[in-house]
Amino acid sequence: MCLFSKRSVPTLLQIGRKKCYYPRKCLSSNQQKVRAFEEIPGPTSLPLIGTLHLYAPFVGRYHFDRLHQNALKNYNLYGPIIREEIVPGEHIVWLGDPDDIAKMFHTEGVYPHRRSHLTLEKYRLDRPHIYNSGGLLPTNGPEWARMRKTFQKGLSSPSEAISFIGDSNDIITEWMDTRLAQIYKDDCVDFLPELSRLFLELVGVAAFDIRFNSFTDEEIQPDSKSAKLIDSAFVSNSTILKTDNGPQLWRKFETPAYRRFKKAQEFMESVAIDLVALKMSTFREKTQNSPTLLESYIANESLDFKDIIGIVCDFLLAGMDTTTYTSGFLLYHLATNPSVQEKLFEEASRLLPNPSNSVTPEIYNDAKYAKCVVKESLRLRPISIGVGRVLTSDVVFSGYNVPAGTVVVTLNQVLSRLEKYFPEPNAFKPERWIKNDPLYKRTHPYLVIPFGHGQRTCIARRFAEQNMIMLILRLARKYKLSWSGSEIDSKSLLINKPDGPILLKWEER
Ligand code: HEM
Repeated sequence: MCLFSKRSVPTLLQIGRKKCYYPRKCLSSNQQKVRAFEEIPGPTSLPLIGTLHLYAPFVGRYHFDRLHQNALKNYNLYGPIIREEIVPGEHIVWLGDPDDIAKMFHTEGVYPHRRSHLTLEKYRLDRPHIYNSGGLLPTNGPEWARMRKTFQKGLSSPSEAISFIGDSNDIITEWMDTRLAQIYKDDCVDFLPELSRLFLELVGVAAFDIRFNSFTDEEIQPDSKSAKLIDSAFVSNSTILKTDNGPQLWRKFETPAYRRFKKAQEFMESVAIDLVALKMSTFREKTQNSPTLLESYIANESLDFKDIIGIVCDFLLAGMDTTTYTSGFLLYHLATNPSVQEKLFEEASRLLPNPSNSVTPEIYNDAKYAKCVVKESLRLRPISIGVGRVLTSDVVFSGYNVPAGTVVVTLNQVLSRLEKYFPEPNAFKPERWIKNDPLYKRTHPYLVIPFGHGQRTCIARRFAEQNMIMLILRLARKYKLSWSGSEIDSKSLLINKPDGPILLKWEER
């Protein structure tokens, strides 16, 4: 059975009791003398410019848009813990030992602190007439906990995610019958924009209870509302990494990157305001149907209009590109691994006797191989280099003291491709997640955590997984895929994007 459906990471309680996933190793490291923070190895930082010179175009050994390649170089050069000072005075500690990663989550406390989406926070705090806070993504502390507790109701658990299955089915069917049917014969079409339309609809119906109709001829046009929304999410996500790192001049004046970000956010926000206001004006609390997610937010007296605008924009920002890019990688892996595709087809044919059948909750629960296919794709192509936290207390990692307030980032994208953890690490083998399969090997639970972990884990993990699993079941049932592009790697924006077009050949079965 696949580990995917289970809670594959020990609970904080278990970790707390054992203190460490490999207790013997921790015992010996506890007995060693703790070394100073300054002794952590890493690239040399120069006065005034930190390690920025190492990122210089053409001559630098690192590239801001290839974080996984930089991280692998550092891991090989310096070992499993690395200290880097990209901007003088601002340290990042990279964690490449899974026991240290477990410890990072174990010590994160009741308010896990993440330092990200800084421009989003500024943008929203500058507009108190529209937002109550920076929103879920950048906010920390008790205000984050208040929002998280409220907004995850109706979305986060597997049983709550199942409530979206009917809408998701309808949208996937419509996408296959319209967009896919129109373009599948042309193997020169990049599939990524088509996936963006699909995931705009899937996220949109969950966040706003409406369809953007982005598969229609009208909405395909570049100046349509849906095209502009997709673009706004892309522009925002791709400026955030640059503005989060570096000297943050945007705090003093509007840099070109901040201006692009602001314009994109203004558009997203205007759509959100219109749609939520419309929903509120027609909302009747007592209906016979069970409330949708948005209705439950509107009915919740602890939330106001401004809270809701913040969260629906967060969903668009965090939900569309993540699932689009992950599905792009997923289709790439399927198209380049015909034997995996055949096994998936066998499962899909058993579960969906007719290609036009819908995926029901029972079928979804039974789609064991499809779940392992998604998990394996996320091992090879996680959405980010790892998970970041700001330490809320001093912690000893790999024998070094790391003080409270330091930004630490895990190196899961590197670790999940190391031979010492995964035999044939670059091969796409969903069987490695199937218990009783000869390829199955028990792995450290903190090596593959594409949705993060702990209380701050992705709020929509189950919903996202469900949509991707449904999509590949439906596609594999109807089509045989092959790859007509060149090899792809990932490019680090805020999240990892395929660095080339998703070019597929589709053959109807
Ligand atoms: C393949 C799809 C996705 C992946 C791999 C993914 C991954 C992640 C990761 C790694 C985090 C940070 C977790 C942590 O810090 O421990 C996160 C947070 C978040 N994700 Fe996702 N995500 C995906 C899809 C979605 C979707 C579809 C939505 C919304 C509809 C969403 C909304 C969010 C939000 C709002 C947060 C911030 C949660 C918080 O700080 O409390 N994500 N996601």
